[in-house]
Amino acid sequence: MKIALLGYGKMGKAIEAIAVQRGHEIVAKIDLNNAAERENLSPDSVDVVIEFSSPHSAYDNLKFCMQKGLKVVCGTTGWLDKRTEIEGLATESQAAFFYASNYSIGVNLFFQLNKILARIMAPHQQYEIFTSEIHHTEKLDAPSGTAITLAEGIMENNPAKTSWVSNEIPKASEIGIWSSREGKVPGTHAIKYISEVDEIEIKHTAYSRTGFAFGAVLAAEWLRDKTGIFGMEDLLNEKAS
Ligand SMILES: NC(=O)C1=CN([C@@H]2O[C@H](COP(=O)(O)OP(=O)(O)OC[C@H]3O[C@@H](n4cnc5c(N)ncnc54)[C@H](OP(=O)(O)O)[C@@H]3O)[C@@H](O)[C@H]2O)C=CC1
Ligand SMILES: O=C(O)C1=N[C@H](C(=O)O)C[C@H](O)C1
Repeated sequence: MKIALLGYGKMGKAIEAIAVQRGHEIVAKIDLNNAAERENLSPDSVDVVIEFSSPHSAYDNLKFCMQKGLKVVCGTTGWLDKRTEIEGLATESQAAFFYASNYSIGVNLFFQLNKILARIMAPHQQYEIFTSEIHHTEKLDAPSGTAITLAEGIMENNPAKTSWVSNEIPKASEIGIWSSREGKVPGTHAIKYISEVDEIEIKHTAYSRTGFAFGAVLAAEWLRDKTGIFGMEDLLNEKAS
């Protein structure tokens, strides 16, 4: 399969390594230095574009790709206020758009565990909920996209929680997300339920970027023959059935 990498930083390079191992051809590697090469991407020359750029560039890249009718796997975080618009463009132009805040299979299992735990804990209001995420110091956005997805999973399953706040003491109806930036940490997410007498904690620790990159290549392989809007649940549900 012909893959174009839109964004060729830490993730672009990790994705390249996995894609080549799996027999795919990288037909473009685009970063800020050669951003104009984006103009050459077309459905005739590229099967799937994998977009891991920056919170500031993703919307413009995705708009461009959707208008061209390309198939895109996107992992960039911090731009999702414009997600509905991008999904609308994908539908209009019969393109394909696959988004996940985290492509790691382990994190997607952790998302499911988080929802189950939230449902079990919802009647037990003596437990306060704390979420935390730790990432490397080059990360541009906070909270992480993954932490936001985790907070959304709690809100879907606990009616007492209706919004989240970042790095501030939460009100009773809010979930507090605490972000810290340390060294080269690839990504660590935890949820704690704390009462006066005990605590319950679930945690996912990525050891490297390989898990994210593997999931993104898997998503590209899965998307190749599809049009529409998809996420990891679609891919994992199909693989499990
Ligand atoms: N969903 C997931 O599983 C994961 C998501 N991420 C997210 O992916 C994004 C990228 O992460 P990471 O690779 O670590 O970041 P890096 O900063 O290492 O890489 C970003 C790359 O994007 C390039 N870039 C910036 N603007 C443009 C543009 N307009 N056109 C093309 N390329 C551009 C940069 O170019 P240059 O080098 O020239 O500046 C750089 O090559 C982040 O939002 C991060 O949160 C990260 C890991 C997993
Ligand atoms: O920027 C990163 O590195 C990561 N970003 C994603 C996020 O914001 O959740 C996924 C992963 O945790 C690594």
